[in-house]
Amino acid sequence: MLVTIKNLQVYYGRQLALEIDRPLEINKGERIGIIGSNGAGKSTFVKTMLGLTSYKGRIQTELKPEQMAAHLQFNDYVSTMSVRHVLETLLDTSISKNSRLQELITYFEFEECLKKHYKSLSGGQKQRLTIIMVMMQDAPLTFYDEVTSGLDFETRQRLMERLLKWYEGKSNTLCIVSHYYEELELLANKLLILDQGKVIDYGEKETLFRKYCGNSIITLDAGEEHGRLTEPYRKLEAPSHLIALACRGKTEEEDIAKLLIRNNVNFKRSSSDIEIMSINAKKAYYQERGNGGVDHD
Ligand SMILES: Nc1ncnc2c1ncn2[C@@H]1O[C@H](COP(=O)(O)OP(=O)(O)OP(=O)(O)O)[C@@H](O)[C@H]1O
Repeated sequence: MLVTIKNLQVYYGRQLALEIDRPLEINKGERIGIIGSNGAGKSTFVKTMLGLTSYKGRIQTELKPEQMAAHLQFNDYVSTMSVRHVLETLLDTSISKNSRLQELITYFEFEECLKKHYKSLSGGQKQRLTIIMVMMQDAPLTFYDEVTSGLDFETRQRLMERLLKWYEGKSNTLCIVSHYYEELELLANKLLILDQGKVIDYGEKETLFRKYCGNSIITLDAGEEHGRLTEPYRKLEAPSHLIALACRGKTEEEDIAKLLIRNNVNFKRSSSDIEIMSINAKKAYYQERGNGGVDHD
């Protein structure tokens, strides 16, 4: 066990920003996606783990603070120095003598950026600089908080694919905060779903999907006609522009697919849709506690 969290409460003044009321364990090598709407407590979780906030409760870990690395939101560096200088100063090394740093610079195609000043880097280049610095620490536990926010789709995908490839087969534990579900479908094997400072659920991605969605789901555009057509099938909670159907097994999935194809309706099939899964996890959580109101963000 790398980290065990028990009965954690984090307050900002009198506001309870995060509460983890059941034991939560993080194991070696896990890739944990942390999801939730704005203000859910994701960054608070990361900061608390790093010892940057005060809290009540227990965080048990054998790791020393220097064995945790973090890419936090809103990094900023001195803009009057070249990026080469920033890297060498902050990492206290020289690029020419550090083969690991050279490897990362090449891996992230960052050579051209070294002579530039920080402020003249593009959003994606700034993110790559921070990622290189975080990866240089090679920490057993590494946090990435919104590493691709503000980047266009293609840049995000490229960066995430690289990140994923870099860690392939490595034993570092990663906690990745992201609003982009498709990234976590690639990266995470576990999910921590937060909402308004509460843990909605925590567990293996596939287990959570089966728990809230079934074997697979089929999504199609919402609309009266599509609603009527799919009437016999079990509908999941979904964003208002979509109908999401839960498929209990292969036969049901094939039946629905055939029906939709026959009626010339476009649809998507998924067994890992984190967005639909988390909406339904939230619904179940609040229903259990007698509050059915769920916002779809
Ligand atoms: N330094 C702070 N002082 C006071 N309140 C704070 C502070 N930081 C966060 N909060 C509040 O705590 C709650 C959780 O915030 P947090 O930043 O952890 O959310 P988040 O899930 O990371 O949100 P986002 O997706 O918007 O980044 C919010 O209600 C926020 O307003």
